[in-house]
Amino acid sequence: MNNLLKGINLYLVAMPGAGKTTVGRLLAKQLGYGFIDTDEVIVKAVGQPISQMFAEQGEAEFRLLESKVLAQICAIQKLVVATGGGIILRRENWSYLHHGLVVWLDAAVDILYSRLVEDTTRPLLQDPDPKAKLRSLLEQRQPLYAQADLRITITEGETPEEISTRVLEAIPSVLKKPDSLPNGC
Ligand SMILES: Nc1ncnc2c1ncn2[C@@H]1O[C@H](COP(=O)(O)OP(=O)(O)O)[C@@H](O)[C@H]1O
Ligand SMILES: O=C(O)C1=C[C@@H](OP(=O)(O)O)[C@@H](O)[C@H](O)C1
Ligand SMILES: [Mg+2]
Repeated sequence: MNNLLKGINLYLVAMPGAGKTTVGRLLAKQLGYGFIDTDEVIVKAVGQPISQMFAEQGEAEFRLLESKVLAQICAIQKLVVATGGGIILRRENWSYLHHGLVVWLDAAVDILYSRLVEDTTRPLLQDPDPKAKLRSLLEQRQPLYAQADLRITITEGETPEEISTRVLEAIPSVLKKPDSLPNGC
């Protein structure tokens, strides 16, 4: 698989709670790739948790940083990149994402909600009705996630290992033709 991918990066996109970070780590191990989580890079660079960044600097500032981080990551090869759920929102981010293979982990709102109901680290879900918020975010973002090269529909009870294996099995069907493989940012 590593040979087939020819070093191109995998970018995982999805709603919060879909498992980008969890599945991304496993995929990297299975591929012999490095792993980067854009949220983790931002948190380390700024020295603040994302919730504090949203509260003190605002979402717009976070989105600028997110794009800068993505641009830098794009220059590295052989990576699985777990992105933040909103990375699909800025058009310029797609020019970076499409240098690699973009995988959408598509999980239903009920699955997302059950995983995040106790979670306080995701500022967009600190809402009186987090389930309705998830529903409206998904509705707004679905057409953007759908621009991914590969859509993996997550089923309830599926383990991260099973999802990772499914992603690996599906990749050959969507690999770009050799003459259209990217050669950098
Ligand atoms: N397949 C899965 N089955 C059950 N729980 C999962 C699965 N994938 C992720 N989780 C859990 O759901 C939560 C969100 O996962 P995470 O990887 O942080 O998602 P994301 O990065 O997409 O927001 C975490 O608590 C994680 O342990
Ligand atoms: O969906 C979003 O807009 C966000 C998702 C978060 O990442 P996860 O998708 O890993 O939760 C994080 O980037 C930030 O809180 C914004
Ligand atoms: Mg994550």
